[in-house]
Formats: sequence, structure tokens, C-alpha cells
Amino acid sequence: MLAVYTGLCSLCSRPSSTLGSNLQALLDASGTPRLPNAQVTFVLSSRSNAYGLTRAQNQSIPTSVCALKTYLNRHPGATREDYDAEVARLVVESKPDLVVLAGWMHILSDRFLDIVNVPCINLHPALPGAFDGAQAIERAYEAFKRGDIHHTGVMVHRVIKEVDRGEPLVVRQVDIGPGDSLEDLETRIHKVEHEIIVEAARLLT
Ligand SMILES: Nc1nc2c(c(=O)[nH]1)N[C@@H](CN(C=O)c1ccc(C(=O)N[C@@H](CCC(=O)O)C(=O)O)cc1)CN2
Ligand SMILES: NCC(=O)N[C@@H]1O[C@H](COP(=O)([O-])[O-])[C@@H](O)[C@H]1O
Repeated sequence: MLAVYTGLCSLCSRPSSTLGSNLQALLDASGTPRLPNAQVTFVLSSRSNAYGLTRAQNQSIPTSVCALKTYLNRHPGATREDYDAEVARLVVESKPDLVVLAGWMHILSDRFLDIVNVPCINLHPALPGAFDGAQAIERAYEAFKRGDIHHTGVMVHRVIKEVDRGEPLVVRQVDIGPGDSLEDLETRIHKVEHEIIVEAARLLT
């Protein structure tokens, strides 16, 4: 079973119809030889307009929204860590064997990691230790234009407290061409993402 996070990648400049595309890759692979032992059983988003929710609902998969600002407004005095504990409670309630972050754009504190006692993995559009954090594709593209790098990559890694520093499980290099636009690179990276997120989920289920 998979409890899958999908959050609107607020940094994405892509049209809304492509959001949740990595969740869709998992949905499409579930029950096939590419991902024979896993089903997406729950989708949680931090944004109510995340298209991944629609993708899940189209397949009658339970969904939930837990927005940070809404949670803090409804719980005066609550902290970001309290929010993480609420997110963890929702995840644990779905009894997953694996939690997949695909466009979940909140840094999770130990409160989450201490409560969720199953493996948690994250899809990150960069090579290990290269561009940790948000806007990794844009930063890699700028570094390429400066001549600092000649390629970038994508990885799926275990989630630990240190952002994007968990054990890499699947890593793929992505080349950048001299005439590439940022959109060209994004398109190439997303294609690889859709492959390795399934590969990583298969490794752990
Ligand atoms: N404890 C961990 N939490 C998360 C990890 C992780 O490895 N360990 N991975 C991230 C995903 N991610 C990169 O892969 C990432 C996403 C967002 C940010 C970030 O700076 N977020 C800001 C808010 C940005 C926004 O809301 O638009 C923040 O949390 O303040 C960094 C890395 C998921 N969580
Ligand atoms: N740092 C985390 C991060 O940047 N995650 C990125 O969010 C996008 C989600 O796309 P999707 O909604 O189409 O699956 C993906 O490109 C993923 O690499």
C-alpha cells in the first residue's frame, strides 16, 4: 500500500494540468509489472487546489487536505511542529506501508518523522548534495548557464530531518544541452521523474 503525498508544487511554473504527474505515474504503474505489489491508498495535499487530488478522486482513492495556514488559524498557538504531527496523524490513519512525497513542499520536522513509522521517500529534481531544497531545477539551469555544471539529475531518497540528505535510492543523471530553455530541461527532468518514482516505490514494496 502507498499513502502518497502530493502537494501543489507552488514553485512550479507548469500548467496546472501537469501537477500531480508523479502521482499519476504511480497510479498508472500500480498493479502492473512495473509496480506489482503496491496500490495508492491515500493522497494528502497541503493545497486544496492540487490537481493530484483530482487524479486520486478520479480513481476513488481517499484524499485529504491539510493546509498549514488553515491549520494554524484553526488552532491558535499551534506551531509548525504541531502541524507536522497532524499531517503524520492523517498519514498513519491510512495505514500505509510506504509514504511517498511527490511535490510536497513543506520541510517536515522530527515530529512527523517520529510518528510515521514506515519508510518515507521523496522525489527531488537534483543529484545528491547538488541543489538541496526548493527551486532545484531553476538553480541547476542557472548554474549550467554560468558554466558551473554540465549536467544535473533526479533522485528519490529516504526522508530524514536534513532536507534532501537522506540515503539516495534511485539516482539518474539528466543532460543539459547548450540550446536548452528552462522548459526544455524541466520537460526532460519530469520524464525521468515519472520513471524513477515508480522504480523507487517498487524497491520498497
Ligand atoms: N525533513 C524533510 N522534509 C522534507 C524533505 C526532506 O528531505 N526532509 N524533502 C522535501 C521536498 N523538498 C525537496 O525535495 C523541499 C520542498 C520544499 C522546501 C522548502 O524550502 N519549503 C519551504 C516552503 C516552500 C513553499 O511553501 O513554497 C518551507 O518548508 O518553509 C525544501 C525542500 C519535503 N520535506
Ligand atoms: N524539492 C521538491 C520538489 O521540487 N519536488 C518537485 O515537485 C514536482 C511535483 O510535480 P508533480 O506535481 O507533477 O508530481 C516534481 O518536479 C518534483 O521534483
